Amino acid sequence: MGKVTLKIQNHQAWLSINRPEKRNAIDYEVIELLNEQLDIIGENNEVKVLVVTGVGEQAFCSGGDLSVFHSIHTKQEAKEMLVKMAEVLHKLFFFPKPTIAFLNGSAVGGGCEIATACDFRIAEKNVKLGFIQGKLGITTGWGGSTYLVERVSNQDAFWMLLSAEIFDAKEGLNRGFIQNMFTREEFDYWLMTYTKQPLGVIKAYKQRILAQYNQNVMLERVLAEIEDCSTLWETPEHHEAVQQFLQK
Ligand SMILES: CC[C@@H](C(=O)O)C(=O)SCCNC(=O)CCNC(=O)[C@H](O)C(C)(C)COP(=O)(O)OP(=O)(O)OC[C@H]1O[C@@H](n2cnc3c(N)ncnc32)[C@H](O)[C@@H]1OP(=O)(O)O
Repeated sequence: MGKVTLKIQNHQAWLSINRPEKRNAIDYEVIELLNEQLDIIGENNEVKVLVVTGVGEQAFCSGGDLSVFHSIHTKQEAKEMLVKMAEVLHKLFFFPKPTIAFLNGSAVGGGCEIATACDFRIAEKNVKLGFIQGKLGITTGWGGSTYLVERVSNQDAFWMLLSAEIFDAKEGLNRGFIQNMFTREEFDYWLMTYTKQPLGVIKAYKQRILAQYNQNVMLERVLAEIEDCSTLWETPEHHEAVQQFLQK
């Protein structure tokens, strides 16, 4: 099995990050695979909904793979990595069919960004969530804060981003970040709501939601976010925080 798996069944595409030993952290190969698979799934007329999740019970995704990305030092290098993953999140946000992040475990840093790009975030009961980038001396850099302000109130977005706190699914629910707390069985049942109509109906309603957004404007906002993150990437605060995690 590769670092990303795809299973298509009952009109559902399950796209899973498969690095449980690294808490499903994102490296360059994962970025490439996600990018490729999104194109394939988008064009598959059997698929009515896309579920993004992580393999295992511990993590949805722990964000960027710090054991790989710690070698990025300059602003330009940081930008190149961030732009690649921002492309994946852009595809997710503008995906032609409903997208659901099934949070089967911790979603932190870029993991929360991926979840934010999806239309829905469904969490299992005991998951831990957090836009912890601030504690690493950086901001979101894959488009996460751009999409977050489209998902929750400005006040809740500020709290999640600025506090950089870890919060649980119940708090996520209260802040509008999580739509439902479900077991896997409950989730399977709920998913049927999104697959029982014909594909034409599903895609048409998704377009009504997307019609609120101008793709170029959203891209500009994401590029500004990348600029901030890549500027901060060069700072000693960031490199020290990453070293601390790696030494732990
Ligand atoms: C870089 C892009 C940026 C963005 O644009 O958003 C980011 O994503 S910044 C955020 C980067 N991510 C993190 O800082 C999260 C780091 N991980 C954790 O905080 C925790 O691992 C966890 C996700 C809360 C899970 O905790 P737990 O279940 O207790 O697992 P362990 O901590 O013991 O981890 C097991 C294993 O996995 C390795 N690991 C976990 N996350 C990462 C990661 N992001 N990059 C690389 N490796 C990671 C961890 O080192 C352990 O490895 P071993 O010690 O070899 O078993």
